[in-house]
Amino acid sequence: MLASIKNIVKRYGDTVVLDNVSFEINKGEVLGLLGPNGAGKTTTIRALAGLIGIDAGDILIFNDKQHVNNLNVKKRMGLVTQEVTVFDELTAEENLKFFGGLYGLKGTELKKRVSEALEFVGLTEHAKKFPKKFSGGMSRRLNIACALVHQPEFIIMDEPTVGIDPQSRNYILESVKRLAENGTTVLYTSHYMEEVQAISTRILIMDQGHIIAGGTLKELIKRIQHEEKINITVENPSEGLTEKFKSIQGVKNVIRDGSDYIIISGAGYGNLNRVLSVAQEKGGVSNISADKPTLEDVFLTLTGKNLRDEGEK
Ligand SMILES: Nc1ncnc2c1ncn2[C@@H]1O[C@H](COP(=O)(O)OP(=O)(O)OP(=O)(O)O)[C@@H](O)[C@H]1O
Repeated sequence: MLASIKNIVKRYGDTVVLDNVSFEINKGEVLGLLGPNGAGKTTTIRALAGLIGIDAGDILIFNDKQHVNNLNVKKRMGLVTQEVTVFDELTAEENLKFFGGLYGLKGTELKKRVSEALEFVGLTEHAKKFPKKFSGGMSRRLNIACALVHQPEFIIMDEPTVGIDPQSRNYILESVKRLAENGTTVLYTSHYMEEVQAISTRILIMDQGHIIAGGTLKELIKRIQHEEKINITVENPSEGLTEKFKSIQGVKNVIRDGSDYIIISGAGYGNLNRVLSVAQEKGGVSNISADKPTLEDVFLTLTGKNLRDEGEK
C-alpha cells in the first residue's frame, strides 16, 4: 500500500468540508477521485500533499505520517494543481530547470530529466518558447511536466484537463496511462465521468465531504445494475410533481431539470406505468423512456445530482 487515509476531518469555520474521509491508495494504481464541484476533492488532495493541516484523522504516505511541509514525503510525490503554476517569464525548459532545481537536481542529471519531461508531454520542440505563447492545453502539459521532472513515485493530478482542447486532453490521459505503465501511482481527480472511466483502475466517488462509493468500474455499475431509470419530459409540470414521483413505491431518487425528470427506482418495481399516469395527471407527457444505468447513473443514484456542471455537454 502506498497511502492510507483514515477518518480525516477538515473544517473551515463551522463548515465541515471533509467528514471522516477514509481510503487507501495501492501502489501502481490509477485511482480516480470523482465528484462534483465543491465535493472536497481539492481539499483532500491538499491534505494529502501536506499543503494544509487536518483537524482529525491520519494520513500515512510511504509509511510516513503526513503533515504540513513533510519534506521526506514531498520529495517523493508530484502535484499537478488545477491552476497552471508555471512562470511566464521563463521558457518551458527554464521552468523545468527551476522546478527540478527545487528538488535538488543539478548538472547533467537535471538536463537529462528536463529533456525527458519535455518529451513526455510532447513539448520538446517548444522548449525555448515562453508559456504565454502557449495554448491552454500546452500550458497544462508544461504544468504536468514541472510536477514530473523529479520522477516522483506518486503523482496527484487535480482536474488537469478542465477547459482544454480535446487533443491536449487525450494527450494528458495517454500520459497518465504511460506513467502507470512505468510504475508510478496516480491519484486523478475529475468531474468528467468518461476520463475517470477511461484511465482509472479503481474509482472513488465523493460528494459533500464524504466518500460515498468505491470500487472498479465493473463493481460500481453492478451496484445499481438492476435498478430502473425512467426519463420523462412533462409539458406543464405542476407544483409538487417531484414529491408525487417520490411518493411512488420503490422510487429512490427524482432529479428535475426544468421539464425533464429522471426517476430512479429499485429493482423489480416496474414503475413505468405509475410514473406515466402521475405525469399525465399532473401536467401531460411529451416524452418518456427507460434505460439501463451507466456509471453516470451510479453517481445520480447515490447523490441525486447530475455530475456535470450547468452548461457542459
Ligand atoms: N480555504 C477555504 N475556506 C473556506 N471554504 C473552503 C476553502 N477551501 C474549500 N472550501 C470549501 O470546501 C468545499 C470543498 O471544496 P473543494 O475545493 O475541496 O471541492 P472540489 O471537489 O475540489 O471542487 P472543485 O472541483 O470546484 O475544486 C467547498 O464548499 C468550498 O467552498
